[in-house]
Amino acid sequence: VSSLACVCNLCSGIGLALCERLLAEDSQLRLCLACRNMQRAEAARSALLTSHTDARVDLLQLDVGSVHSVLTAAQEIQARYNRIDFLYLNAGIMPNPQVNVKTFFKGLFSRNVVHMFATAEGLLTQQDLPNSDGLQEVFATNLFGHYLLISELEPLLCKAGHTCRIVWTSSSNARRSAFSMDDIQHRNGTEPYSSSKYASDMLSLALNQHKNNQGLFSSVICPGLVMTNLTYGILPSFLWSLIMPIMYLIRFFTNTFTLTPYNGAEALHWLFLQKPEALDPRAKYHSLTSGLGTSYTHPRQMDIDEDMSEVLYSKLLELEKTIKGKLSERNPEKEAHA
Ligand SMILES: NC(=O)C1=CN([C@@H]2O[C@H](COP(=O)(O)OP(=O)(O)OC[C@H]3O[C@@H](n4cnc5c(N)ncnc54)[C@H](OP(=O)(O)O)[C@@H]3O)[C@@H](O)[C@H]2O)C=CC1
Ligand SMILES: CC(C)CCC[C@@H](C)[C@H]1CC[C@H]2C3=C(CC[C@]12C)[C@@]1(C)CCC(=O)[C@@H](C)[C@@H]1CC3
Repeated sequence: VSSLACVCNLCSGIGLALCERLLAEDSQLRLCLACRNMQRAEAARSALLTSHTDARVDLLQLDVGSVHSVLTAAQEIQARYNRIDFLYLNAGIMPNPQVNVKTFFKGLFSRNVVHMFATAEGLLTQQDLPNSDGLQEVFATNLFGHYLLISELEPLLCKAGHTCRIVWTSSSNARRSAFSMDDIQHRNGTEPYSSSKYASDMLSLALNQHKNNQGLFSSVICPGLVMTNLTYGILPSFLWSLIMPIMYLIRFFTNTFTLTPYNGAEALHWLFLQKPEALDPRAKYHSLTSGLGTSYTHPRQMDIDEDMSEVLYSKLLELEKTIKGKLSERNPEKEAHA
């Protein structure tokens, strides 16, 4: 029986490279591409079918940043499939990024220069706003939408006698000090991206604690610094073009500059080939690339603890109830028919 993998956000960047790599690994794999923009999804599907003519590639409309869209997509998935083997949670946004140029030049001449290039710690801030569900957009897209999808798909993911794998595209930019349990949506800070990625690391651990006995296994990866639409949004394109040769040079000092989406998808591909029971729930699996361009995967322990993960998990459950309650108040008829 061929496996079914569902990938969220594959129209470009790391998600699309992952799909290419998965189909090259297993031509029998059935892929479901979940994207918000169906035109781009069609284009991605055509590109995949050009190199893998016999592949089975389905499309699904999903805006992970919208509660309504997630609930509708989850219903559609349950109507279409009777199991999911891999669920890749890859959608991620970083709106209005600002580089702190002063900190960058200070860091350049400090002992922490390699760490700075690997994690961008203290370098990047973002401006975030509430969306139409009243949730902070970064939190909603990078974390809560994915959480809700898992929760809605639970009957499909946790089936007796079946193992399902969830893989989060996190980041080495995830940092404990950017996250506050009193403000899980990061309404009051300037590092919503870092906060949301740290939250996804903790949620993955909590999912393992709660669901491993039901056959669900969750892992997190960091793709390294990859040139995609997300990173092109950080600096003007002429500046990226100027510093590109320097980026390839920096790779001799930090293996985290994977740079191409293919290299960035290394850890996602590697995890596809592993037995879930052999993986460490506290490790983040990093895609790394050597100065000479060889890619490999390396696990690093995450700075997370079980108690905090547990509290976050219960806060997300609470928020899910509140949000669903509000939705049914708005659409009592729809709820009655659901
Ligand atoms: N690039 C990097 O250096 C790093 C990236 N990451 C993570 O990797 C993941 C993939 O990023 P990357 O490939 O770089 O990103 P890209 O910017 O190339 O791709 C972003 C994709 O996300 C989709 N997307 C955005 N918002 C939503 C939404 N609400 N619902 C559905 N799809 C959405 C976009 O769809 P549309 O086409 O409709 O806009 C687009 O296809 C992200 O989680 C990111 O945080 C982590 C570390 C480093
Ligand atoms: C001359 C310029 C002022 C040079 C600025 C360089 C920075 C723009 C980059 C240095 C480290 C980079 C980095 C990321 C973005 C671009 C930098 C800040 C990420 C935050 C991108 C998204 C991620 O998730 C991280 C893993 C990246 C870490 C490194």
